[in-house]
Amino acid sequence: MSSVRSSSLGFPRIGEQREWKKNLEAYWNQKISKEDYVTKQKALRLENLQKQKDAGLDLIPVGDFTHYDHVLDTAVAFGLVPDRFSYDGGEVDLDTYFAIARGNDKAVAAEMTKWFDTNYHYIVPELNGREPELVHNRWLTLIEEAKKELHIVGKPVILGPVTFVKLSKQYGNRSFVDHVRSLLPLYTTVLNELANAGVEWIQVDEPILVGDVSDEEWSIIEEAYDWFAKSAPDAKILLQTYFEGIGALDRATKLAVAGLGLDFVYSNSLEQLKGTDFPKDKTLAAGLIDGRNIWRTDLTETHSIVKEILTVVSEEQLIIQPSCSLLHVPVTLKHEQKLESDLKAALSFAEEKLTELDQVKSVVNKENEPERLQAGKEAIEALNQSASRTNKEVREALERSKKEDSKREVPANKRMELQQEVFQFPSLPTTTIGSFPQSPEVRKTRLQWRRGEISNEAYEAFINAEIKRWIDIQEEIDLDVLVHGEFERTDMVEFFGEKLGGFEFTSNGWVQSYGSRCVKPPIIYGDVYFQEAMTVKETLYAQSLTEKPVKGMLTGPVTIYNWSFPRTDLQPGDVVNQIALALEKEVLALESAGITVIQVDEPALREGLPLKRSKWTDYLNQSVVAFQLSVKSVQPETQIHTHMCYSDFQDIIQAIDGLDADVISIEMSRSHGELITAFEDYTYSKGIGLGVYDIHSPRVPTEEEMETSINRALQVLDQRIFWVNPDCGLKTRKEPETVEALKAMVKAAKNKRKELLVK
Ligand SMILES: Nc1nc2c(c(=O)[nH]1)N[C@@H](CNc1ccc(C(=O)N[C@@H](CCC(=O)N[C@@H](CCC(=O)N[C@@H](CCC(=O)O)C(=O)O)C(=O)O)C(=O)O)cc1)CN2
Ligand code: MET
Ligand SMILES: [Zn+2]
Repeated sequence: MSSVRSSSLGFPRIGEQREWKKNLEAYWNQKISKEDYVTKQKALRLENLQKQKDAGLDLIPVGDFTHYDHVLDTAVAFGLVPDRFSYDGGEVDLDTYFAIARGNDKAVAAEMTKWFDTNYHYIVPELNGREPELVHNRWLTLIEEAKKELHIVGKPVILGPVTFVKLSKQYGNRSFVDHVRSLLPLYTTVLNELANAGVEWIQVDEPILVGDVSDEEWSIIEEAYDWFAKSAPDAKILLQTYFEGIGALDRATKLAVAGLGLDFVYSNSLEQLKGTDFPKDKTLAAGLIDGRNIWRTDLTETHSIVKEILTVVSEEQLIIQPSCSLLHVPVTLKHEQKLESDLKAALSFAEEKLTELDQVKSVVNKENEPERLQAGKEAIEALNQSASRTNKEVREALERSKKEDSKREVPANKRMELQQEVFQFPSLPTTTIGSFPQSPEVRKTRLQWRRGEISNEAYEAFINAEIKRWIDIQEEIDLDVLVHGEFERTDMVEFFGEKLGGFEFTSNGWVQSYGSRCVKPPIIYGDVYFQEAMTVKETLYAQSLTEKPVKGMLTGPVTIYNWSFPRTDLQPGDVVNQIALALEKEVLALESAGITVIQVDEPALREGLPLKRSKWTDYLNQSVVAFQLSVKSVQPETQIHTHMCYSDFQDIIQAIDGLDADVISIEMSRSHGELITAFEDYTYSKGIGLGVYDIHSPRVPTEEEMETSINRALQVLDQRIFWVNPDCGLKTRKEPETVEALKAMVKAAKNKRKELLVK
């Protein structure tokens, strides 16, 4: 009897207790040897595979595990190492690999940016250097390892050539299409070697297909997969997409591949499929379990969807799977002891998602009764009925806000005059983005406090001492607008999640953000409301120590939403505005306590931009309104700052302007200055700081380098609006390098000020 099979697109790398991160950092800090490191990561890699096997998966993804990032893995497999890393062929060694990702004393790191609309960041390949060649078929190595060690015939997961080139930069003299063509023979070798090694399916990811695909892109996709069909006829390619639907599904079904993977959770793929003549000789891999949010699935509904899909394709044509790689959700619920039971019952992390998948599969294949699928539905219904889901006051305030104007009353240019009278800043004022190093001592003390090993008073005294030390350091460096340093915060979103009503937080729900860095996104499960002042105490303490303004520091509504796991029973816009209204109360609390500069960070605004352009306007309008709501009631003299990082901003400059913040700081150095061009044809007239140094690298930039950045910015921005600041917060840096870099930054600003006076 034929049956439906199950598959998955990727598994979290980090391990149940973030072993992956610990191994990496131990190696980087020279606490363990290279052999030791490699052995430990291998154990984790195999454990992850074993878990997926035990969960009953028919097709187990292999090759998604990495030492840092899967896009970088693809680049180095093809020997695409930027020239500045002095590499001359052969398999790229681990230390060169890490140098590309993190920079070293000789060379700056490669750019890092958002992976589609997620909080995962990849390393951007640079294509203007060497000719690509296949220097290591890493997929083959990993497939052989899985076979040898665990008797698993895995499904290799490969980033496809068109998406790979599209995510790269610095094309040099070659066009986009020619870069893809130069890679095709190399991919062919990879595919043939894998087919010869006996793998059945090969998953080739082309997620760019879910965006706005140009004619040129479609043609090269068609050309590439035609090429593979001819040059690697034994390779059974499953062309995988995720995060959205494919606009031109008809066209995609005609590609020369054996299978097509579609996301049924974040798109209307089901409707589209019903309107398509899906070929009888192709496999459909249907993404049915939400791979990027943590809610349990109503499997009765999934079952009905499968039944509908089976009216279009046959059972042997169908594979069921999560909607995307499980990289974006935490590993397991089993260590969550503190969650309220109604909530916990309605959650599902990576391991649980695979169990859910196996349950639907067994019912679809008639090995189990459909009653088996009731539990998830009941858990979600119980959560929906819990009192915490709705708060009448919040709902009323939300409705009122929809009828009011969200903008500040006094226009920006007028506010700028009023503010300059109050603050009397020098030209090119200097500031930082908010956080200072979260030293091991800070983290350790917080852990002790959380475990009840030290008292609230002792913890508070420790945080205050740290604030004071850093206010002194900032005074000494002579920055113009100071910050308290965010020492009391674990993470900028988790912190507010813990303090606002309507959020829950996990003990161990870590998700990789970039490299070894992880985040613990809070869960938005009820209506969001302000409970008590969240940041006033630390900010006021810092302000009491200095005559200079201390910036209040809040995370904005869009970022809190995008970096949390949101409830799905309300419209996103309503949830974001609930957060905005709660934050407004904090903004006003800071202002009435005498804080005159307040920064509301929106680093995630760009990343949440929908993958299809047709959805941009709604998203951007909604985001702008939410931001405005959170700050609209302050006095015109109160200076509102905002901050953004990690993305391409060219596309959204207008929306950024629309936020109507008095000052914005944007990351620029990590992206090697490309943002500048956006201001060549857009007149920006509010305060703006384009980051003058990359904060992700331990490397300390020189005064001259920063002066160069300032000069470059002043070619397109008026000196009267320009601020000097680093790319982003400094929490991941160590103290000595931070102090040194900031000293150099302030010197660079002062040199430039002098020069401007002379002119
Ligand atoms: N949510 C979010 N997304 C973001 C960013 C961000 O800041 N927040 N920034 C951008 C880049 N992403 C980043 C993501 C994470 C980190 C980061 O530093 N993460 C920390 C974890 C932060 C944290 O919550 N730390 C806890 C400590 C938890 C911990 O590890 N405790 C140790 C013990 C502590 C010790 O002894 O060292 C343990 O339990 O074993 C705390 O400070 O309290 C890390 O991975 O190291 C930085 C940037 C984009 N996306
Ligand atoms: N205020 C925050 C910080 O300095 C902004 C970070 S944006 C990822 O860490
Ligand atoms: Zn930032």
